Amino acid sequence: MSRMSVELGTEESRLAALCALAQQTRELMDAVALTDVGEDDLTAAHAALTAVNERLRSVLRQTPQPFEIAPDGTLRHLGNAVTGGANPHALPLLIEVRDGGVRAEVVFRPLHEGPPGAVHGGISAMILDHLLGQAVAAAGSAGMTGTLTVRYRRPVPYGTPLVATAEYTRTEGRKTWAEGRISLPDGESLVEATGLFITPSAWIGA
Ligand SMILES: CCCCC/C=C\C/C=C\C/C=C\C/C=C\CCCC(=O)SCCNC(=O)CCNC(=O)[C@H](O)C(C)(C)COP(=O)(O)OP(=O)(O)OC[C@H]1O[C@@H](n2cnc3c(N)ncnc32)[C@H](O)[C@@H]1OP(=O)(O)O
Repeated sequence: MSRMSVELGTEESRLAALCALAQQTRELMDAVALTDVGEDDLTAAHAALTAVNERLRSVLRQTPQPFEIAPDGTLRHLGNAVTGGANPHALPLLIEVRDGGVRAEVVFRPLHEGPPGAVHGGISAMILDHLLGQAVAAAGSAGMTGTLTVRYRRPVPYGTPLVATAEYTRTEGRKTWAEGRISLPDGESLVEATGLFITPSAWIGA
């Protein structure tokens, strides 16, 4: 084994530990959102978390984990707010690229509540924004969101397996459009979105 692959393995194992910590943090956030323990337990948990917080903050990066090529050759972004395994805010969404589009299974959690008993509309929009962006990237026209139009057809439940899909629709110069939706497993559409993505002039030196 080369020296480089040993170092890579070491960094990969640290990143795996970071992702495990992020997952534990998600479960902690779920527990905070739902806990009904008494004040003594809340105070004790606060003290324990203060100690953990201080330990983690003793060495801080300036930005989340970056876009990078993983050892298996795929592009990954562990710091991303939707897909990043190292970002506690991320679900994280596991996106499958397939002919003509992208697909992800998603289970929202009580933590994502907006209206009572349903998912916050901004959370649904964020998921669709990302999925549409991934669809245009998969079609070879990666860009930043210019506009996102969302139609909320039915309240989105949490705690239920749902399916999110998106497809590239068309390109004109640096502008690319995509559409997507979040649906029940039987195909009933709950939220639909269309979006315009623009490849920044800075990315292509235009
Ligand atoms: C975030 C992705 C990073 C990707 C990194 C690299 C590789 C990618 C690989 C994989 C990526 C995978 C997944 C991506 C996943 C998720 C996507 C989430 C995306 C976001 O969450 S992203 C955050 C929200 N997003 C912004 O933060 C944008 C802020 N903004 C700007 O950064 C600039 O504003 C920009 C770049 C949009 C344009 O700037 P620019 O200088 O390149 O172009 P310019 O202004 O000349 O406009 C050219 C023509 O677009 C028209 N135009 C411009 N803006 C418009 C708008 N908003 N609506 C309608 N039309 C618009 C003009 O009217 C003109 O039209 P015309 O040619 O017809 O006159």
